[in-house]
Amino acid sequence: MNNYVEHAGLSVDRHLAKFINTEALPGTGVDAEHFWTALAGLIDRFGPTNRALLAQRAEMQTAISDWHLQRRGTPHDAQAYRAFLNEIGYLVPEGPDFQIETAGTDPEIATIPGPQLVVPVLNARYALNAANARWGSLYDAFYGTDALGDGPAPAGGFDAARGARVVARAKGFLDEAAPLARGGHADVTGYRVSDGALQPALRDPAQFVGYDGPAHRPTAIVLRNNGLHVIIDIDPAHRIGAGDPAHVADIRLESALSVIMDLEDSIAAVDGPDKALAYANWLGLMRGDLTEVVRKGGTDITRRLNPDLHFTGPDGGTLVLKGRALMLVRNVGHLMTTPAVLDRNGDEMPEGLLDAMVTTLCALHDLQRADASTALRNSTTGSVYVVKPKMHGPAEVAFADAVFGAVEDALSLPRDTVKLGIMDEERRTSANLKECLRAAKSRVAFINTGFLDRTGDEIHTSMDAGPMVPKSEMKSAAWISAYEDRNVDIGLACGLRGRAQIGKGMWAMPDLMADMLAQKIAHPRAGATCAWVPSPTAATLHATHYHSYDVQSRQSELADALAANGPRATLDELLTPPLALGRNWAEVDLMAEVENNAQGILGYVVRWVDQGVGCSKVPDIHDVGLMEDRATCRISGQALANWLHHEVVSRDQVMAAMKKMAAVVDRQNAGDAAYTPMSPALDGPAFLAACDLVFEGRNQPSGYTEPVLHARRLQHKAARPPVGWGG
Ligand SMILES: CC(=O)SCCNC(=O)CCNC(=O)[C@H](O)C(C)(C)COP(=O)(O)OP(=O)(O)OC[C@H]1O[C@@H](n2cnc3c(N)ncnc32)[C@H](O)[C@@H]1OP(=O)(O)O
Ligand SMILES: O=CC(=O)O
Ligand SMILES: [Mg+2]
Repeated sequence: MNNYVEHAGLSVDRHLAKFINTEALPGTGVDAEHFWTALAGLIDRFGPTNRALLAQRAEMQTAISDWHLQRRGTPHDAQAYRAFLNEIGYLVPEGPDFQIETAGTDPEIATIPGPQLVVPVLNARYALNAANARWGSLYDAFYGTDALGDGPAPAGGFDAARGARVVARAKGFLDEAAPLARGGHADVTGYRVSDGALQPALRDPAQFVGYDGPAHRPTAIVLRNNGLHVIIDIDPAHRIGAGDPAHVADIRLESALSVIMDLEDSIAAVDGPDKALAYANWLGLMRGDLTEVVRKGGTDITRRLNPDLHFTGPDGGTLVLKGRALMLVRNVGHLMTTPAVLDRNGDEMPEGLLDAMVTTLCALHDLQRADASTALRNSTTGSVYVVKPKMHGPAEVAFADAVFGAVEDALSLPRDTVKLGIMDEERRTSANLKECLRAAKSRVAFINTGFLDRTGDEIHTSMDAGPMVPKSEMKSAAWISAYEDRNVDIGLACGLRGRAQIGKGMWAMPDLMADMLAQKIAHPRAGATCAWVPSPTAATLHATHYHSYDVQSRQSELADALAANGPRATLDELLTPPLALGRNWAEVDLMAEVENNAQGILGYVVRWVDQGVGCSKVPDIHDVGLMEDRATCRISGQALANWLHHEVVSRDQVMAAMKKMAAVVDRQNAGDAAYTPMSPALDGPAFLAACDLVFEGRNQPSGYTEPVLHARRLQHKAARPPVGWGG
């Protein structure tokens, strides 16, 4: 059966066409003919440049590899290297100082530092949970994780002793975030509001911003610190509140200020039906009507977007707090084409162009709400937030800027409605960050150090320079601190303060919350206004960091230091490849490193290829569950490809590790009825994909995993079309 229908000379997958024509377009004022003609125009106008930009990536990579090959065995010469990168246009001349001009960003982007959650948009259950993760229970976060430092939550009934430690710790947090004039929150025997002030009094009475219920016996108290709200829930009938001297039932934190609905590295979307599903979830979030039935404790509940929260202000007025995280959408990068739409020549269209057009179209539903104060509104400033990943240098950013300009024209939106989040996650972008910002200076809404992809690109770009340090040592390599510091310094110098986010990367160990609490404070301390977390619980715990650290003051200090002393890191430091020079490999536990990488790749890839799951928690060889997505997979694949290329390990050794770890991964998934074991046959598309990523890793464009994963997933789908696929 032909799965395509024709629109404006394009062949459009029938699921996608149906979704656009019957769900996305109605209510926007854009008619189908106009939409498809505009899409065809976008392909004609931008397709050739897209291809040219990719060809330029490949040419530069070949030149860089040749340069290293010619210098094999000689020490790294930073000056000569920089001159060479200038010559081939990898480094572009830096222009005069400037300030970004982005206007109309929501407060969550412009002025309130806080956690940023990321979620695979294909999973409606998680996506709704993520949008609602604006508010999270601190009691639950401490009780249900290892955050208190004494192991994960116990199975079975309520552990009263643990509960008491949770309450003590949470009230300790209150003492730091909103201290009382006298005594601690644990000593309070009752909160009340008297003459517009909280009793007992706060050290800074202005931190009290609202309450619910009667003033003499409130059911909730709202406090504010560093722009973030904290709600003390009071309920004498509640299991916890009943036993609490002040009847405090919970302490709720404003947690995920923003959330990235991800169409990129955490999902597996390889064709029209997949793309239509992903877009449908984004549309539901933008229309405010996405729902999902979730089974919990034997009962079905319908999960939907939470409404805003209403309180009484100290002066008797109304305080409205947003009930949902500000939603951003991550599009795919410039690399892939998609069979969801074939152009007039029958060729797959660039996937990034399709994402640009469709995700903006879906967001029209949010922009066009009749009443800006309508509940469930996403952007209160009339903006659409698109995160653009994996761009290489200023020309590619300028390209994205032009594409969104054309999309705005096609959808009759004012110029710069679409705000752009620039992932600083490819080496050519880091090295030319100031010019990348200039290329999108009127729409840039964030720069974020996506250190995971960035590490993959670091290995791939310098593949021929020599063997790289083991993955675990990457975080202490010279380039990475230069990368993190330069990102903040350049962001501050280009005026992102008060207009756009300076963001930091993902905490990729979702179960290690005590470690996250200890370590991730480094992000606000570094001057970042947001940093990525993998789950709502992590968002709540990471929020505490923004209470203890005033990022805006920190940014002022850093800006002053920058003005006085110049940038903290040099370009040469950034461009120093993390080579394992003079390493005695016999002293390195090579097989442990190889097996760890193999396990991560296989554990991730088998669910991607066989089940279409784009983000998984996969145990490493020490049994720590790691968040694996395409970026972490890129690192592991490139790390092994690099060691193979430089004969640090042999093909036989790596293959032996792949086979051994395939059996381990099979055992780890034994409880999953939908799982197909890779062993002993080892001839299915999942195992073959993992092998391709390693043994063909050196030949993958920029070391990306997408081409291999898409091809093998399509192979899997062709062999077992899902039920109803043809309908
Ligand atoms: C390099 C990069 O690009 S990083 C960006 C891409 N990465 C991500 O987006 C990570 C997103 N995180 C995830 O997908 C998941 O947290 C995983 C895969 C890491 C772990 O998932 P699981 O093993 O299912 O988590 P776990 O069993 O601990 O928790 C499940 C619960 O947490 C919720 N949850 C977990 N992660 C998220 C999330 N990111 N957003 C919203 N809810 C989430 C689920 O909804 C579920 O709760 P529910 O039963 O009420 O629906
Ligand atoms: O996208 C994030 C990354 O670290 O890569
Ligand atoms: Mg990335």
